[in-house]
Amino acid sequence: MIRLEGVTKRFKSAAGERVALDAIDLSVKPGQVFGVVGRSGAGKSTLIRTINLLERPDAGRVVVDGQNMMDLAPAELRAARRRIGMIFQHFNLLNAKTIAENVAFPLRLEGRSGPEVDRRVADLLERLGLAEHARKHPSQLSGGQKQRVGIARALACEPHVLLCDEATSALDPETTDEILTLLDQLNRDLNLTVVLITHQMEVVRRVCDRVAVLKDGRVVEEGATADVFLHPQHAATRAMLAEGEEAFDASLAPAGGRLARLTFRGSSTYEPELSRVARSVGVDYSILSGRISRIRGEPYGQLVVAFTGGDAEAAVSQLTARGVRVEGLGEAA
Ligand SMILES: Nc1ncnc2c1ncn2[C@@H]1O[C@H](COP(=O)(O)OP(=O)(O)OP(=O)(O)O)[C@@H](O)[C@H]1O
Repeated sequence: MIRLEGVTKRFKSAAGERVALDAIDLSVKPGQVFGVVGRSGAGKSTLIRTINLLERPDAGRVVVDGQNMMDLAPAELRAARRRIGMIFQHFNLLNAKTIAENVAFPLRLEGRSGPEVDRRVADLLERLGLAEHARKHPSQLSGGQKQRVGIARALACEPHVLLCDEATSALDPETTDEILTLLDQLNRDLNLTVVLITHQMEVVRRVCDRVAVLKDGRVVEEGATADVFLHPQHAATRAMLAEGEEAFDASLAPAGGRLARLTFRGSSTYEPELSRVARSVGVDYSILSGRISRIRGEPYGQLVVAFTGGDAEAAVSQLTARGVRVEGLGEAA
């Protein structure tokens, strides 16, 4: 439903030309929540803005719902954009208008008026828990409430796609959680396709089905969120995931121990597979680092262990046979 093919964008400035997007290929399926992560300057904002052509690529194709956005005449482009909602880091609300007027705004731009608009606005405010704030102005609301108004406005024209430009970056962790839960619900209830850009890996972990990692205007890694998080292939992805995590210290491992990273997914996360296998083959293990969490709702556990005092090979093959992914990390010095 969304396909970027060879999308390239250059910016010229006094300092010279800068390639913000370098032949990007991406494909987002209907109903997916697709995340694009990257550091500052990677090209995330430029990328998301090419989807509704707020930023027109210098080369490539942007196909949404089978239409090449680049081929549309101005009136057609305006109509296509109404089917693509967008929310922003700083909400971009009209401060002089009430909450209800903000939500009604895109409907009025579409030429709609009267009770139909009032009904639609009331429905949206109700759905987003904002009914009691209809007559207030944005300055009277908290950040999370303002973002909910942004979402209500983005949904006014019943879009198929919602673009989220760092939508939670200005919010505290609790409010971020609330907005992510809401996006998750809207994705499921309305089968809304969501594309979000963020520099927060936690956001991707919580809500995205797939993720692309952007670096210097290129996609360096792309895949199902769980695969990318548990088995990152590119150094840029590993570096972003390692932030805030303590790396395991191999020097603490017992000398001669066989180091391995074990990944448990789904229900096996909570099974005592490791101790069963260790008992059955007669090895000992020390846990050097560990984490149990969820990716897009699916539980996973990842442990780095050192096997000692027995047949580590047999332990690895039994764990593998039980569906645990084992990556050898060498021998402790
Ligand atoms: N309008 C513009 N004029 C000139 N250069 C631009 C413009 N917009 C973006 N750039 C440059 O393009 C590159 C990508 O910028 P972009 O804002 O897309 O990155 P980003 O990943 O969203 O970063 P951030 O998280 O800091 O917003 C940067 O080098 C930026 O300076």
